[in-house]
Amino acid sequence: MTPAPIAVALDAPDLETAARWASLVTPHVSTVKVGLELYLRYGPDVIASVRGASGVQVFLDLKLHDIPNTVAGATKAVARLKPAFLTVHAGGGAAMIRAAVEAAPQTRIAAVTVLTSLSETDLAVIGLQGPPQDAVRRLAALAVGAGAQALVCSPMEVAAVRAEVGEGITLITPGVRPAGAASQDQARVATPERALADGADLLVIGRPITGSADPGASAAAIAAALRRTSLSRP
Ligand SMILES: O=c1ccn([C@@H]2O[C@H](COP(=O)(O)O)[C@@H](O)[C@H]2O)c(=O)[nH]1
Repeated sequence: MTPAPIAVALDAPDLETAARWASLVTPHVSTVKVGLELYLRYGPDVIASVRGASGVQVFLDLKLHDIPNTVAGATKAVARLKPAFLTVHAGGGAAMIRAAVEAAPQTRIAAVTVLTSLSETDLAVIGLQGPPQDAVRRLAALAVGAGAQALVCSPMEVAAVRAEVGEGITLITPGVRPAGAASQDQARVATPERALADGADLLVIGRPITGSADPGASAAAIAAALRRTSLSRP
């Protein structure tokens, strides 16, 4: 069976736990995601540990955000690990995004538009008035114009982003919660089924899977639900 378009966020306290989660979920999902917690604690070796024998696709979520020269250097440094995706913050501007794209021709640079943990009220406090969708669309267009091949947005905006950037750009959505699951620190959330139906290509799901008693079974259940949804679509 084809693995579901899910990136499981391996936000684990230690490498053994992350590698165990990765081996439990990889029969069911296409991707595992390494973020700041794991990478800053263990460094580049973490990639081989979670990739394991399965060779699953790795998404390196470092959210780089600095001047273009520094981001280019950092991108080159991690490109040798061959992640399928590397994140940068779209708010770093066009020159910074372009620097990352040019530094890693084999890696898809994914620009994070507006963090899914931020609500409309949070955005107003940092000077971004109006619906989050407005800022997300603006940053999405800027990032694609600068060469980003993928975008990170909330599932609540994914349809609007797709309309803005068209086909051919990979849309990645964190802030995904199965029906009834707690949103925790995520502010802009939707279900996996909704995210996929609205045009997401890859769903990032962490704690609803890794915080469950059986991460393998939870990943399999979400993957099966997504399969049913796509089969029922005309
Ligand atoms: O806007 C963003 C960008 C990245 N993330 C990351 O995704 C996962 C989500 O984990 P959950 O446990 O499913 O909430 C996490 O690693 C974040 O760093 C995001 O949530 N929002």
